[in-house]
Amino acid sequence: MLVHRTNCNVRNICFYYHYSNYSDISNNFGGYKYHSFCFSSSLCSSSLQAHHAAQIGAEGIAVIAPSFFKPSSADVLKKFLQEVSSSAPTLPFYYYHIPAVTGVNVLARDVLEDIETLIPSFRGVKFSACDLMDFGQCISYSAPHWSVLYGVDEQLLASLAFGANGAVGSTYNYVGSHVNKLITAFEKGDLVQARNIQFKIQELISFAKKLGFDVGVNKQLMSEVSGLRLGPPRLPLMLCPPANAVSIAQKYHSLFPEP
Ligand SMILES: CC(=O)N[C@@H]([C@@H](O)[C@H](O)[C@H](O)CO)[C@@H](O)CC(=O)C(=O)O
Repeated sequence: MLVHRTNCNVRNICFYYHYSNYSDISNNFGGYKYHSFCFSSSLCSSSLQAHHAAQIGAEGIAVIAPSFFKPSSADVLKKFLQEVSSSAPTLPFYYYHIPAVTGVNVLARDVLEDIETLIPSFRGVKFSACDLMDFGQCISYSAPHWSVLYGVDEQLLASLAFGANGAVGSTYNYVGSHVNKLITAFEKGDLVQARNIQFKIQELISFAKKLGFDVGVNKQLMSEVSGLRLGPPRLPLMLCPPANAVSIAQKYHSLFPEP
């Protein structure tokens, strides 16, 4: 789920994950147009997905680095991204930087260098990594028509201080309304309130991590918190023991009680 700041160019989002466990909930969030996130290990499948996204009216695409045969440098990764973008040249293009998942540890800032000469449709980055120096350098290099979105939910506040234009994160599927309050507090200069919300989110995530938190568990939490029946995650993601999901949901409710 995406939360955004007022100056963010990205407005609507829903997940379209090739591999994953979210795609079957997209209809439940009717009204959102979606960005297509290409999660693939090959050029061929990423390009096909980009083309498909363009055909079915996606508003943009975000592409991760290939993770089976990994690019050896930022320049090689840029050539890969350029090739994928050429399958959907008119769609706004976002580089999805998530090294912990792809295993591709190039600096995002190096990927951005002169990227619009290769990808004229380039519109920003989803930055899902803890390296705030690299993030800051992406912000400082970014063009006004780009969006630099942050994806480590437990340290969003730090990214706002660097100038993040918005955020995309798995936990925002259930803490999103609180995160919007965090962003509003930050924008008003109320750091006490912003930190208070961020610390609660950190407490929730660290509690959940001790019980085996992953994207599959996240989906269970979405079900628990929303009351929507979202079904199980897809392999290789697994359901966590139901008692753990209930316990994390209880923690959520204790940290964020209904008014
Ligand atoms: C590595 C990872 O899964 N990062 C998440 C975060 O939302 C993460 O779950 C959260 O910060 C808790 O650590 C997102 O940035 C990425 C994500 O949800 C996804 O692409 O499925």
